[in-house]
Amino acid sequence: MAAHNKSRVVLVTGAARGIGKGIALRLAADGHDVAVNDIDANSDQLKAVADEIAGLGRRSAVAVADVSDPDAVQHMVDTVATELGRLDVMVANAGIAQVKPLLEVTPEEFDELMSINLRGVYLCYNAAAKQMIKQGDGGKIIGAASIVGYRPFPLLAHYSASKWAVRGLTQAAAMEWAQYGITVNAYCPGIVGTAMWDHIDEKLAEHEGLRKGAAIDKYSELIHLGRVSVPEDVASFVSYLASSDSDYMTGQSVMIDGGIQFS
Ligand SMILES: NC(=O)C1=CN([C@@H]2O[C@H](COP(=O)(O)OP(=O)(O)OC[C@H]3O[C@@H](n4cnc5c(N)ncnc54)[C@H](O)[C@@H]3O)[C@@H](O)[C@H]2O)C=CC1
Ligand SMILES: CC(=O)C(C)=O
Repeated sequence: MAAHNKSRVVLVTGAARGIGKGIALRLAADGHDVAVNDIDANSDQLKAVADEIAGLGRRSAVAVADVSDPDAVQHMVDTVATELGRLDVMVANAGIAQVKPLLEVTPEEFDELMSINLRGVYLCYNAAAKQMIKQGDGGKIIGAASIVGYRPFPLLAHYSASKWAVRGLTQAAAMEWAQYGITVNAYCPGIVGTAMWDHIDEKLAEHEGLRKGAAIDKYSELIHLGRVSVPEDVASFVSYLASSDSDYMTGQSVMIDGGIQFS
């Protein structure tokens, strides 16, 4: 590791699989100690990720918590600070998708999605910032937005709105916490081949009368670089956001989408 990229203590939420797992393993390979979070239902997969981190020679901790629960989020951050000594980088990655025409989205579904994708990010940002302010030497807070936080996809209205809100929260937090040496940025993936896109593909196919796999094929035609993304594409960018190389960047939500959306 280059001298200016010191080893940090990182926490990644939603890290049992997909993009979160990719980020956790990349940051461990970068030389950081990485705590991982997910919900109870995925705790076996989560422990396997922690074992992989240990296999890379880094310390890890497992913090099972629902990011929409304020007490659980506070306990998660306290656990990481106790087990790994501090918290330098928070990656608020956990999220869910629901695919429906806006006219059919119920208030309960709207609240459920926002409780994880927006409230969960707000809770993780705040708990991490308080811990970093207590430590007194800054930190890096990183959130999961999406290209649909710039331009919604059809049938992903409230999901898109949640990611749009993450961009706003990221800008506001960056303004308020710069005085503490904390930078706040977000990544905006495009179409990443994870369980989330398997679900989106299945639901889009139902709504649009397509065969399984046809929706992801259709949306993939938008990708100028010509292939669906993998978690490692996103993790490479998060590696930069977690490193000292990004010290002069804050409040940004950056597209890492193979060239779908051009701002
Ligand atoms: N897959 C894609 O194409 C894109 C994904 N994103 C965002 O990237 C992030 C990761 O997405 P994927 O890895 O694709 O999804 P995924 O569904 O494969 O993984 C998400 C993980 O978050 C966990 N999670 C869900 N609710 C949680 C909660 N309340 N508390 C703690 N953990 C929870 C899940 O158990 C799962 O392990 C999400 O925020 C998603 O919205 C953004 C743009 C594109
Ligand atoms: C899941 C998601 O955010 C996209 C853009 O597909």
